Amino acid sequence: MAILTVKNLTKSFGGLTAVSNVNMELQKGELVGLIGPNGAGKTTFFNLLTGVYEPSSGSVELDNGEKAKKISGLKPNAITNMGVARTFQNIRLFKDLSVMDNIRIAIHKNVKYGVISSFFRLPSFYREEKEIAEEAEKLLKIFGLESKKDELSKNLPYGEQRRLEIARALATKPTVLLLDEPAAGMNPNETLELTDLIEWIRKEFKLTILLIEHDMSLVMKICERIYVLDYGMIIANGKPQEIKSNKRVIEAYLGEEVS
Ligand SMILES: Nc1ncnc2c1ncn2[C@@H]1O[C@H](COP(=O)(O)OP(=O)(O)OP(=O)(O)O)[C@@H](O)[C@H]1O
Repeated sequence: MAILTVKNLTKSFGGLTAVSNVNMELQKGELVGLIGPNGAGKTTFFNLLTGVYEPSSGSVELDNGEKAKKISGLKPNAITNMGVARTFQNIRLFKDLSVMDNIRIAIHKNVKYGVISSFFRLPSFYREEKEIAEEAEKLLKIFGLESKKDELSKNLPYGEQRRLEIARALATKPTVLLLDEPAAGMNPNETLELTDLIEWIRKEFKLTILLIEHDMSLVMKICERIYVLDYGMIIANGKPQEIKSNKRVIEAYLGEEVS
């Protein structure tokens, strides 16, 4: 079953068409890569999926099992609430908040307090707060950040900030997770650990994952399918082995190694 269906998606900025007539289907539970040379339109595509930009034309539909709903054109918050979460190429944490509070805020978005119970601090309010704290700690543990929970997020080393951003995205309870260059700036060891972690959370949280990544070792190791974007257009879609030897893909990278 396709959980995300993209039809003829296009985004133009003045005379430049950054995303051009893109079609894509993500099946429930798939882990799919989106690759392409610099400036190919990958991040713009994510911005269209998450409501940062409105498409010039085309549509995005999300089907969580009940009925497909159009999400293109909705505000980012609405799309997150429907189950699509993301991370950013340039990390966007709440830098002056603690690690724990970064997660807590994301969980809060999913909790509907009664106004009365929170205003009067009724027992149900404290019960919910306790549950949120427990859930946040569980996530921090998975991401190896439990000992850092009281630190300001801006003080974490780079690799840990990247992990925290993924944990925060998971705290919104997504069905579809979009990762924009999760391994950017990581050393080979951190990248290897992250690769395993992504595969693990996919199964554990029953996610469908689409990831943009320049690190081909990560992409080739965990992606079941790969889409290749070049000048805003999908030029190939297939299994890692097919993509590696695809002539158009090799040409698009102009000698950049796809290994
Ligand atoms: N807000 C904008 N206004 C004008 N042009 C934009 C805007 N956002 C992106 N572009 C242009 O659209 C094209 C695609 O950019 P995009 O950032 O989506 O590529 P990318 O594949 O993510 O690149 P990279 O791998 O370097 O991150 C580029 O030519 C870029 O300059």
